[in-house]
Amino acid sequence: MEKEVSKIPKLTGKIKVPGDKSISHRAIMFGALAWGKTNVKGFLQGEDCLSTIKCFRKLGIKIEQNNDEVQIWGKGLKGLTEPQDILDVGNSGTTLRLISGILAGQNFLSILTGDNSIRKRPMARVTDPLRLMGADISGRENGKLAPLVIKGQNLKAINFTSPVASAQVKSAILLAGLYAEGITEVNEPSKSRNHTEIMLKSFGAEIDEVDNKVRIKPMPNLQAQDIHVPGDISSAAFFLVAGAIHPSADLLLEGVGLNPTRTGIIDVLQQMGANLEITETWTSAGEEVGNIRIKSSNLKGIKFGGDIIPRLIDEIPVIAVAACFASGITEIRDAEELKVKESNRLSTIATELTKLGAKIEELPDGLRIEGNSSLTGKLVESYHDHRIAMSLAVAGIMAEGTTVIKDSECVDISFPGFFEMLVGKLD
Ligand SMILES: O=C(O)C1=C[C@@H](OP(=O)(O)O)[C@@H](O)[C@H](O)C1
Ligand SMILES: C=C(OP(=O)(O)O)C(=O)O
Repeated sequence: MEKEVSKIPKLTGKIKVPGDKSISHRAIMFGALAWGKTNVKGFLQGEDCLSTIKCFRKLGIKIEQNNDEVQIWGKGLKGLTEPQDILDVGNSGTTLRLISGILAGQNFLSILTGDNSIRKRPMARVTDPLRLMGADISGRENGKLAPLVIKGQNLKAINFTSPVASAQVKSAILLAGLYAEGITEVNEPSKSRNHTEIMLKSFGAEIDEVDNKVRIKPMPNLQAQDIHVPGDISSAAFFLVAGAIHPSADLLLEGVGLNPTRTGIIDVLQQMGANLEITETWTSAGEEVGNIRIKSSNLKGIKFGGDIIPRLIDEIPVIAVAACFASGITEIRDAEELKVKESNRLSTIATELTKLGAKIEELPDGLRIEGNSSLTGKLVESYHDHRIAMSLAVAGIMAEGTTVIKDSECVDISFPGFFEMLVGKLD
């Protein structure tokens, strides 16, 4: 489906973005592994999280979903049953990598696959450490690519230093660690999002985090919990950037997750000079949450890289859009992980923004963007990548003429209702 976006006079009002994708996946998974009924509110009804529900239903778990409320009747750590069919994770890397850690410790066989994009994404980063724990996993190119076949085994703990800062890798190993003999330890080069650690602790797991190191003990059982999922800061990011670059904007984003491992976008926008304020904060199930006000801003280009990258990994395409409207140069480094997301996001965002008239150069590990651009609407590709489609829509409300985004339905992966919300703010 093609979506047309054009300039808007004003961007004002209150916004409540849908639930956090990372937390919604984990609520389903950990609820399935706990004893008793887990109630989830604010669940993200995006296709990725619906894929997680489908997989756990195939693993024998009763799950009822009504809009953003979900009930999961968990059957304990050993309560999953052998699926009668292939588990399809759709477009979701988080589902595939985290579920692999869980399935490695079961006493049955599972086969996992996903869409065209998922079957190109690197899986050795989880299959290698899981094999070190004793997992029996095969897959295309010797387990580097899905489909994967996992034959559950008795696992042993490992002390693993991950070459990449990835919450999916860390979480897969920690989940396998729940089933392993001994204490499992994961070290990573920079700290990635810690939703697994926070939520597993609330389910009763013995897990401790010190800087970039996490340790987990095997457990006999986890206890069901009530979980209120905060708004997804990665979805809020599109409105934060839109508000900052639009000349007549004043938006209040309510109930957004502000876990410090996710707030790199706020740090970067503030460094760029954004008129951004956190107006209220509170805590829900160990996660920081708050309201954010963003107003029209005069942004300036900045350079960033290193430890901040995992804290804003999914926001880089829309930060590139912000950089087009800043004064001066923005340089983003150490972001090679973007090459192995739903699309190669360094090249897809650079290619499509260039079509609109942006001055953007792809670097081996990032992007260099010259600001003060004037963009003109064109036909652009989303590459079926939700974050590329939404970033181009934000560029589209600032461009002269009409921007037409191809395969725009992919926004449903993480943000159903995105265009309606954006259009609802257009008056
Ligand atoms: O654990 C998670 O929920 C996620 C971790 C990140 O991926 P990596 O672990 O591959 O960096 C992120 O890009 C993805 O959107 C969600
Ligand atoms: C990379 C993403 O998700 P996943 O890895 O779960 O497909 C994303 O949502 O931007």
